[in-house]
Amino acid sequence: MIQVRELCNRFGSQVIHENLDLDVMTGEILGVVGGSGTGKTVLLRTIVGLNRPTSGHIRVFGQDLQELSAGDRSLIEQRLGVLFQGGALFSSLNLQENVAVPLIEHAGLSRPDAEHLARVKLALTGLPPEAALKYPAELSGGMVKRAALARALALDPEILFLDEPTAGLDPIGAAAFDRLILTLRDALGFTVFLVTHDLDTLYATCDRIAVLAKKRVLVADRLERVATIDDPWIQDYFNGPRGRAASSATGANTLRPQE
Ligand SMILES: Nc1ncnc2c1ncn2[C@@H]1O[C@H](COP(=O)(O)OP(=O)(O)OP(=O)(O)O)[C@@H](O)[C@H]1O
Repeated sequence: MIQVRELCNRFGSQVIHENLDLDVMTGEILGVVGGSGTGKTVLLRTIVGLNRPTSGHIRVFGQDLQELSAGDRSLIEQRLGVLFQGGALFSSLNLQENVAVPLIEHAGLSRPDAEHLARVKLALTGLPPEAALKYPAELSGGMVKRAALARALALDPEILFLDEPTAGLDPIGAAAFDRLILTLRDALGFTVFLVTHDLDTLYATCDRIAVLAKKRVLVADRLERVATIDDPWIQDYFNGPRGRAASSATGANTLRPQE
């Protein structure tokens, strides 16, 4: 679905990515982890076309976004759904209007049709019917996430990008959101690119984990294999107290590297 090759991203003298390679496979949930500031969000934004890379190639659905005309790039971008950190909903629009925006702009639906479909999408994410007329400021954090997910799903994306979807949710709300992602992925069959710090989410939902460190993807593999890599950050993260707790909560079996 996504092929990233020799990606470099630099802001002024700050090098974020250097020769970063990554593949995202059809139908998988790929968790992207790494220390704060390692460039997870920049990578997400680069893949969806919101950040122009310094150099390198990104192919989405087999097409290099940099080589496409603006019109063709927009067609590809419409097949991607993005849930931004914080939700990024329009504060002056209610939820059904928020979700209707891409349906009106990109699918050419009339406002009544778009708002009808928006209510269906909101229901899909588990929001009650009365939430459709509420404004973002009137919602709990968990409801904002669900509404933002409904908007990301508006155009039936083939790849869903989630940037820290459970940040700020209480553990029960976060676990419910994890289940929702899994249920929707199984029902709708999309691929998920998931940036997270949440170990419980990683164990509960991800098919593979990509670890960003040293300006590149250090490893991308199944969680039980990643957790055995002899790297200080990986060991602290997966086999520290929180990692062990998340692992035992899901019955996962991570192993420390041979000493
Ligand atoms: N538009 C920009 N201009 C300049 N610097 C930027 C820009 N966007 C991101 N950066 C810098 O790139 C680095 C990586 O940022 P990014 O948000 O991708 O990190 P992250 O791994 O997602 O971090 P966190 O886990 O804390 O969210 C940071 O140092 C950030 O300040």
